[in-house]
Amino acid sequence: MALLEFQNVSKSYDNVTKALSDITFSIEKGEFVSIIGPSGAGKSTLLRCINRLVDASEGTIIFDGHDVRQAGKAEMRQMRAKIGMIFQHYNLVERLSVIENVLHGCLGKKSAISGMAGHYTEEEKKEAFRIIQEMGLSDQVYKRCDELSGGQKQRVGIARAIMQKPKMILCDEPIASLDPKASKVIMDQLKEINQTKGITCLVNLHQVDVAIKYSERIIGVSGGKIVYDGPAEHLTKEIIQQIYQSSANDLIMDLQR
Ligand SMILES: Nc1ncnc2c1ncn2[C@@H]1O[C@H](COP(=O)(O)OP(=O)(O)OP(=O)(O)O)[C@@H](O)[C@H]1O
Repeated sequence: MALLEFQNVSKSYDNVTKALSDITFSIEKGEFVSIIGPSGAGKSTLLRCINRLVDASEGTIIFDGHDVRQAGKAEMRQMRAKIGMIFQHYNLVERLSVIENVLHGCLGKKSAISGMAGHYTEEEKKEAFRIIQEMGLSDQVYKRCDELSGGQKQRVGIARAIMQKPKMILCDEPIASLDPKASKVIMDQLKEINQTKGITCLVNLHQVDVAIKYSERIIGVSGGKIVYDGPAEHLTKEIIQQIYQSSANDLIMDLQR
């Protein structure tokens, strides 16, 4: 059984225009898939329908055997605990330290009271330290997040997601605010956790060359519809042109294949 399934999913924010139109695809456990497409194509909407940050208007979404659109509050909470999310603007609590932000990754599994009181077990703290070390942030453990660089903040975001022990990580433009060097570190880390921990990754990207380099499979979205779904190596200039409706040469500086 696929880990994630979209069946004829549509989303309209205003009942007139469709942000997503009849989207059908499935993702197997362990895949690393990038979603590419021009601004406004529907990439964020697609990703956010999975954990119901956005509610789809039509169709069926199955995650790990659960019907996302039909799930009640408790079932949704359980599902969200299994789905990590990484955002372009990190979504950290900036005035809190790295370790506190990473520990927030366990909140989905705790009661509201022990979560609010900041009660974490010794095991959870050890695990958080271990993950922070893995992310190369050992020197920043007690630093406030507003003192970190963008690349370091995104590594905290990844550490927080790993802390959840998720089955899947959704990454919404994870490198859009970073320079090329920091972007490479983040993409390498996402690939590493995909390969070593078997965590399925679904990544929205603006950079076609990065998507081709890191993904096995690419889903191309244009005008709320899937216009390509296949191996990264089969993505031709013509298909890229169709997705972006502009010249592939303008979009790909260096394919690095
Ligand atoms: N909260 C909202 N209310 C109304 N319309 C929205 C909302 N969010 C997105 N849209 C519209 O839905 C469409 C898809 O937007 P979405 O943000 O999913 O695209 P995207 O491919 O992620 O774009 P970008 O790459 O610029 O982030 C766009 O036409 C957008 O204007």
